[in-house]
Amino acid sequence: MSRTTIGTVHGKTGFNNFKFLVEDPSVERMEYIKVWHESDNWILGQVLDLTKKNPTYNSDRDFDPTEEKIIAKSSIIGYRDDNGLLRPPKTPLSPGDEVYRADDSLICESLGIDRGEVYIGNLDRKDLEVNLDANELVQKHCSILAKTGSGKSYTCGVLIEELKEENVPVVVIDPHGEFHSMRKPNKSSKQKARMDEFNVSPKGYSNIDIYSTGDNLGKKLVLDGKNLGPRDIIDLLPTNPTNTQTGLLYKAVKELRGRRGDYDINELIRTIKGYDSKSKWNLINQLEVVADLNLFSANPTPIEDMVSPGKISIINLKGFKPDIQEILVTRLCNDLFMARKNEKIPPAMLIVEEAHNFAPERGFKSSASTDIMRTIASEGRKFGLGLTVVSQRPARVDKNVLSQCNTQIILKVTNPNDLKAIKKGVEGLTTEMQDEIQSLPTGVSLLVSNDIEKPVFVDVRVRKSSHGGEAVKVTKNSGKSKKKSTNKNKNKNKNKNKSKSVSGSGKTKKGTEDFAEEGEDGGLMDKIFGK
Ligand SMILES: Nc1ncnc2c1ncn2[C@@H]1O[C@H](COP(=O)(O)OP(=O)(O)OP(=O)(O)O)[C@@H](O)[C@H]1O
Repeated sequence: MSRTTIGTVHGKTGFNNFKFLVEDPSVERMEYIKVWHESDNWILGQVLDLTKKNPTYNSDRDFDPTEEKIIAKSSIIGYRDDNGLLRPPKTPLSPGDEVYRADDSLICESLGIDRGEVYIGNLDRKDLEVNLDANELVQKHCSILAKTGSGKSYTCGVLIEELKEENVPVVVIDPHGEFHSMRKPNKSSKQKARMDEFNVSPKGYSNIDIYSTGDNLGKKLVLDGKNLGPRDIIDLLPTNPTNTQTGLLYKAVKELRGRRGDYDINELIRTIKGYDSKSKWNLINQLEVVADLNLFSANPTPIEDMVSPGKISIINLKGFKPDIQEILVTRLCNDLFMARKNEKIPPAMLIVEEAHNFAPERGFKSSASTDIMRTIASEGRKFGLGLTVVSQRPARVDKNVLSQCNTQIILKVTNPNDLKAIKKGVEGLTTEMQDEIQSLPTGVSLLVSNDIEKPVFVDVRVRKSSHGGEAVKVTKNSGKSKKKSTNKNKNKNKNKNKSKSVSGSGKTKKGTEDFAEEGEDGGLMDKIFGK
């Protein structure tokens, strides 16, 4: 138990915040602290901000350095009452109360970070495991949000490894073909060196199937094209049909259903061809585009084969045009949802990478898959179909979907609009935490979950299996020569910027505010050439 004081409570105190005069200069921002309260015992708090002042400092720089004071602004997290509930103290702390570093047991007990089996990582700068409850995670959905290169796919890989070890079936919508590498153990020497820190060891996973519609990329994915309803068909069409065309579609489906046999898209096309309408040709053309994709068949890949305990099914969309990716995701997610609703498959987790493309926020893009994503987000929990959305553009993900994610794993985010979206969607996020999100190192996340009482910073554990999302190296420059040229470039850029502001008005024309942080390239050029 920590017995050395690190400061004393100072000034006005309240039920949520207090300040203390720091006596130990090694106190850090976001560090957990405790204060003894006469009726409620130990109260857990967290340092939110630190400021220094020296009243003897003057403009002649004649001052007494020993008079420097450090003030810590802290939040009150609270104490566990007799019923195990986390509560704020019944009366405020008193000025002069002594502040100590919080013990690990008090942190674990107060925050509730060790209640589950899904090991995400360690409390930042602490040797304390943060575990989430697998049921809660699957039932109440999850989001992983971060700017590009900050560790989204890596963290997603950690989540998949943990779910797999709990035997939860996982289906991953993988637009970049990153996740097949999980079959191999993590061989990165840098990451291996950190494995002891997290008590994990390299491991490659079996029972992973890659599904694709390509010829040589694992198992073939064929979707059920039998007896599609008019709404399903409209979702699949490259463009929205006119009212007349919609009418023709309904008429044809009704007619085919009346014949009481199975029908497919080709039969639908033949039926519509028989109608006397000029509008039919454009509709037929669109239906033929869908039929030519060869994504549908009367013998589809059985959903039951894709979803079984401990199985990971990776839907590799690499190489497909965005509209075809949407068609695939729409049908597959519909089939998954219906199969789970009818209890044909066990409870499972559906992970959607690049979710801003499959469930885009209104005004940015429209996608046929948005409706089913919303349905899974709002109804999936009733049926045991969990959803994890992963995105580098939180502001562009449908709010209805994001707001249903009770676990949020937020890595570094700097775009002002994305920060705004996160702020709106996350309860209990302090201004200081928002500042912190902008400067998080790769792999450190802010974790918000129903399981945990307050948002916590987590050092995401290293992967057991190999990470497939490494950035492609463009040059073979040694670090030394690169550094030299970077410095040169820095000076060059400095001069460039100077001359710009002299010759111009000093205003730089920005695109929409959305691109204030990352260019249209999603930060690719920064990634390649450095900031
Ligand atoms: N928790 C971690 N521990 C160790 N290394 C990590 C961790 N998280 C990320 N990294 C490293 O950071 C790199 C970038 O991570 P990742 O590929 O997950 O980024 P991303 O946000 O998915 O990027 P993109 O948007 O470009 O796909 C990885 O190659 C990995 O080596």
